[in-house]
Amino acid sequence: MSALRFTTAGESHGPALVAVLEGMPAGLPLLAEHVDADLARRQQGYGRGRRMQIETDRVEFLGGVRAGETLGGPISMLVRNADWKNWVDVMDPAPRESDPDLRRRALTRVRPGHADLTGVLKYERADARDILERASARETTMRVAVGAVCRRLLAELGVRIGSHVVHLGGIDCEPFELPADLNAASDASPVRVLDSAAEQAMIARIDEAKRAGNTLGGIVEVVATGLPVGLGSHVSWDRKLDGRLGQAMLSIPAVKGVEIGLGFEAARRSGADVHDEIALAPGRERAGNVRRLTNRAGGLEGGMTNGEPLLVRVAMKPIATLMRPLQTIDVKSAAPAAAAAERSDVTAVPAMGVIAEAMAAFVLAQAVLEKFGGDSLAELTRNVDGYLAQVRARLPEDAPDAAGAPAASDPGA
Ligand SMILES: Cc1cc2nc3c(=O)[nH]c(=O)nc-3n(C[C@H](O)[C@H](O)[C@H](O)COP(=O)(O)O)c2cc1C
Ligand SMILES: C=C(O[C@@H]1CC(C(=O)O)=C[C@@H](OP(=O)(O)O)[C@H]1O)C(=O)O
Repeated sequence: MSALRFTTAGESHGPALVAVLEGMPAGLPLLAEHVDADLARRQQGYGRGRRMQIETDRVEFLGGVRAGETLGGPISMLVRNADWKNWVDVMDPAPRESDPDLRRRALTRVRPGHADLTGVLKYERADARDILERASARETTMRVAVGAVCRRLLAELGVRIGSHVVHLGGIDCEPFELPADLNAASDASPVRVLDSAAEQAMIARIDEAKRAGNTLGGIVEVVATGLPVGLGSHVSWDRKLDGRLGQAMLSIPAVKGVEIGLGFEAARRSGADVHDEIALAPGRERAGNVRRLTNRAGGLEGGMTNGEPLLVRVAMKPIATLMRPLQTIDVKSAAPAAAAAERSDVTAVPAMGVIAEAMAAFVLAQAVLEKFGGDSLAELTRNVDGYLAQVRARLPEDAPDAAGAPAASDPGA
């Protein structure tokens, strides 16, 4: 059993969503506003549909938190769906077979690219609403709530996680220096991009796609700094941190690819242009007083953090619901049909960054708790400090620096 685990429940148009996060130590300072800040960030982004204007996501703690601190038990969180008031009859848990509204809102013209068709076949449902209510990325609200709690734990250890959009709808962001406060910079942009020329082009592309009844995907990059060397392990397949990050990211709706560091580009280069050379670096305690002269590995070697920033890129496909619908079948009549075109997003790539941050925070918090344990935050911190002292003693702090070596932030360097 993992040291830290969570599950979520709730339908997109039901009364509320819930999450239970189990394994957080006691004594972690935690306020609703810590979670609400990330929930609000997830709701931002140019190109989202009307649903995001209806919702104002706010967490309610149902258990596990008292007087602003975690208690060490399961943390139970609830976020209400404001839109539920428009779906009370349709989503009623009691049977209402004769209700005309229920039939009117049935979805039978299954959408290519969504879970609709395979879901109705597999779960023996007549109405794809029974599938989409749970397949909907509304569920990522609770992942972000869970991620916000994990982020609080990681912050206590000096770990920070941010993200930004590097591609949207065919437009690339130019290479840049990452700012010290990545989220302060990316959250200030309507598409969470650091390059203002690309930002304008992306907004124009989203407007164009909307006019055409089309949708767009893109790529986000997650960056985690301050990680101690040695989270994860090389010894077994299911303890490798790159594998665990990959699973977590690919579980997000619409994610179709994950890259660590150079990712696919590494396969195209020779070894001399891929592997990061190593130098002594006095004072870099968390990395064991060493550094990589480049960071093409994206902070992971052998399934373990190496003390450099973690760089994970996530590719999101375009939204499945098109206002100019694709060809499909009606599962009720078995006739050819145009796919259902309900209210929908044109793109959700900016939100994807926030969701991917949350999944990274969960996996990293899990790795931290597996390595260091502790029933209280104080115990965890003592264990981390003891480990860092051990690592620091291996390569002395007063060793000479590798003079003139470049900084290790750009994965493409
Ligand atoms: C934040 C976010 C918002 C999304 N919004 C929509 C949407 O409005 N309409 C839609 O059809 N799909 C939307 N999707 C994508 C679907 O949830 C996803 O494509 C579907 O669940 C099928 O899963 P798959 O793409 O992983 O195969 C969204 C995904 C995310 C992450
Ligand atoms: C509700 C959210 O995203 C939804 C994800 C989604 C889908 O099919 O994945 C479809 C849309 O739902 P609706 O039909 O209610 O507009 C999005 O709005 C959210 O992100 O909170």
